[in-house]
Amino acid sequence: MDTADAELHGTHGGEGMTLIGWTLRAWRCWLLLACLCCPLWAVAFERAELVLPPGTERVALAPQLAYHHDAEDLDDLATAWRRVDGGEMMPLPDGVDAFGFQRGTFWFHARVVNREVHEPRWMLVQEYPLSDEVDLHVRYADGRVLHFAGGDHRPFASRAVRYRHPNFSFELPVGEPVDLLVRVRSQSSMQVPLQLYTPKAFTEVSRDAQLAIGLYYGIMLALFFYNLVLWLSLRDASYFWYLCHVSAFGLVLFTLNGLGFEYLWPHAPWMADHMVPISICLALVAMLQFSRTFLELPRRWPHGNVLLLALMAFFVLFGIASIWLPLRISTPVASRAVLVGVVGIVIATIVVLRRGYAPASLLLLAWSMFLLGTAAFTLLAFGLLPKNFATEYGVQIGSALEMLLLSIALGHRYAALRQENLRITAEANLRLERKVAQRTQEVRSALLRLEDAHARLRDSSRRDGLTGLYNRSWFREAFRDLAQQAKHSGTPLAVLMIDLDHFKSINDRHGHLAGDDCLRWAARCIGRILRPHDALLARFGGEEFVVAIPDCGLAEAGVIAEAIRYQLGDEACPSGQTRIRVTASIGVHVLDPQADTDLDDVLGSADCALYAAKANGRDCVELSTAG
Ligand SMILES: Nc1nc2c(ncn2[C@@H]2O[C@H](COP(=O)(O)OP(=O)(O)OP(=O)(O)O)[C@@H](O)[C@H]2O)c(=O)[nH]1
Repeated sequence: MDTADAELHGTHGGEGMTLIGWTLRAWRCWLLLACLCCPLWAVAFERAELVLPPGTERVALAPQLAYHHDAEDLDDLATAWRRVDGGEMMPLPDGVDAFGFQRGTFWFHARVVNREVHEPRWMLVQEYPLSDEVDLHVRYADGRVLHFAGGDHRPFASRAVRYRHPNFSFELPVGEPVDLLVRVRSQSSMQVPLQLYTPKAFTEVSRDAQLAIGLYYGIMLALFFYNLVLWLSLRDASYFWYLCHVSAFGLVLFTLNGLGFEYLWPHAPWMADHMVPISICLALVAMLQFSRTFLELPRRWPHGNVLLLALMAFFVLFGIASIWLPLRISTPVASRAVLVGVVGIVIATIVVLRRGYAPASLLLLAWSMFLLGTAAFTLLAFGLLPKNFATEYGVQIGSALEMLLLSIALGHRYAALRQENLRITAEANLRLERKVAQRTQEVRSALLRLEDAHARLRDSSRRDGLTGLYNRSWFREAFRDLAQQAKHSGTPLAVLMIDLDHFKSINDRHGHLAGDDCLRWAARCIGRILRPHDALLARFGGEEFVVAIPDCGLAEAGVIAEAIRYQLGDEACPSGQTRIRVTASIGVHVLDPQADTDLDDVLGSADCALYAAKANGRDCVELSTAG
């Protein structure tokens, strides 16, 4: 197992049952078992000397390490050497080289004898990048002592190889015992997984680890830029929070890998220390906010929304507090809270999923991948799973799959939203079309009613209110058309002027209402006579009526006029209990279709004939003699 992986999750050894804590504990156990079993490290489990037999390329110092914890920070280098020489150093407790967060200074000692004749030069690598100060003192058999300094409180450039783990390069003369005394001081977790490598082995191991890390961050970057483009074009808040989540989670791993110190803040020890809890808090805030937005919690599960908001508030406040809090408090609390945050998200996801929100299933799968990857790595560390690529890089694979699935989930959610939008738009269009059709129908029927009303109004404006006949003004219009038609067709057009006789005396004798009855009755009688003739009948005014008969000569018109006169005089008009005798004088004129005669002249001619009839004693028909 590449111990770079242990950094991802094992920075806070001994601080509790978080995912990170479990992983670290498992790593320690595995390391112990591996040290006991590996034939390469063919050394007796005693602290005498660590012999490097021929063919050795790498070896962990843990089984042969002795240590002393100077909690009060009292010992100087001479005192430490005295303890080494006096046999006062203790073996590692249970062979585990991680002590959690501790005060003071730790001294570690191992005596190494190099039997590999081809490798006089070796490298000691502290495979935990977050230690503040790591000092290596190498004492040779001739009493010569060399000092090397490393750790993230020392300039990055001072490392033997520019690599994320503190490393030291020195000679191990063949067959000669050499004392390695390592002094470690750190506010971070006290972990000292010291490994000896030949330069060749170190190059190969670091190359493989860098490749794995590069692949991992390559995937992260691809996902980041892919979703950045999507966010810029779609402007969906979920994409923005996803970007924050990927960035912040990447920052956590970057810090834990030691890459933050190597590339981002090589001259800022404070950042190297405090970015662990701060980046964890940032990652969790982004993760929670992303989940809230993705799951549409305010709408779908308000209580869950409050829960996640509370968790976010905690991480925001704790992230700020981490600036001042000592690392031995901020880092373990933040890493424990990660589990609480993830559990909160998983619960919210399950609730929303059970409420029928399908895209939540991908979110659940994504978190499952993350947990599965971490679990695989943990089981490997406990020896319950075989070591292979999937188990060894479980955390990276799990988190990469998680990010990938989250990205797919975003796409799925967007597609679902678009589908929903299309459905809503289609429904709205349908509703709109129905409404438009309904409104059109209403407008159409209103128009019909209006047209009808208009027609009735126009008709009533043409009609005389008492008799129901056309009035004088409409007659003039209609007569003009008839005259025009007669002119075009060359047929005669007869005009009859009918005036009831002595109507004033009827009114005087029987009253105006009876007079009205007489007018209505006369109108009906005249209309009855004219029915077969397609004639135009109108009340000309007062007790006077006018008739136009198309295609009717003077003789025929005279006959019709006689029929009218006869009809009126023949019957008495019934009015209440009385019957009133009504007679009429009629003047007849026929329009010469060839002559360009004025309408008023025509009517005047008919009127003259009427006057003639009156003059002749009334109740008679007089034919016009006008040409
Ligand atoms: N009841 C009633 N009388 C009307 C109406 N319009 C006009 N008259 C009356 O008709 C009478 C017409 O009288 P005149 O013009 O003197 O004509 P006349 O009495 O019929 O005499 P001649 O036409 O010469 O036979 C007047 O008394 C009007 O008041 C109407 O709508 N109803």
